[in-house]
Amino acid sequence: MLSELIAGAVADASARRAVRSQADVERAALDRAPALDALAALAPADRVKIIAEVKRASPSRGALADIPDPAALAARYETGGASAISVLTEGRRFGGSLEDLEAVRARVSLPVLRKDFIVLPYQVFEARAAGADLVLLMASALEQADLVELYALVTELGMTALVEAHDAEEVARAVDLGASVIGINARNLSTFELDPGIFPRLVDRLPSGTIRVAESAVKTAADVARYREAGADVVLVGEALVTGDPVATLTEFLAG
Ligand SMILES: O=P(O)(O)OC[C@@H](O)[C@@H](O)c1c[nH]c2ccccc12
Repeated sequence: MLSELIAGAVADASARRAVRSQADVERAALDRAPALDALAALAPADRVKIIAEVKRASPSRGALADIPDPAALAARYETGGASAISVLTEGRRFGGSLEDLEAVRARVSLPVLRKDFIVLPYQVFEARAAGADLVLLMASALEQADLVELYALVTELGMTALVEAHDAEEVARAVDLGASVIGINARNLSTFELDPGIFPRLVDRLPSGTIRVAESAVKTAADVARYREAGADVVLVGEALVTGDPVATLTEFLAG
């Protein structure tokens, strides 16, 4: 499944590149106001922080929510106390787009993450051109040499990479990279299996000073509290926020 998602993302990026050249996107990326300081926004604090995700659908769960106005949803997330907004821009299985990200960027003052299957420099430039401050880089989707190259590009453009891992080998590669923000995903994107035990098992491998993000499988405030107790600085939540009242849910999740 992961390889199918990557192939789709590459095909879609190639189609967009036929319309908007790499040079045009690079220029647009450099013309943007500087990216927001995501490291400051996500820095460890005496309370857990939340990255709230705009997520219409997923390959494992199908349609989750009708989100006619992603910017309005993101504004609710900001009101509810989110520290950053994640926007799924993958179109085929997650129902997102770069237009969603641009709309969110225009509305909120929080850092915005481009959540997609990023394997090409073109996609990184597009992210910046659309106003992203953070870019997801998945260790499972990238050979180490490509991960190193894309990480350098993200940093060079003034953005922050959220490097995602879901096993010990991927964590080791993220650490080798010197990544400042590392996410441990409870969902295996090859099998879609959810294992909330992955974060507690792997978190001790992250060097001190790393911003530790627990991703997926957060349904209740108790799930947030469990991740926090295990050492999460930040929790990334999608489904629970798009299927419930976002402000009430965030308030509850941040109370513990
Ligand atoms: O909806 P959830 O279970 O709260 O999960 C959010 C987020 O972690 C998930 O969307 C995600 C994590 N890593 C990804 C990589 C690609 C696409 C999606 C994801």
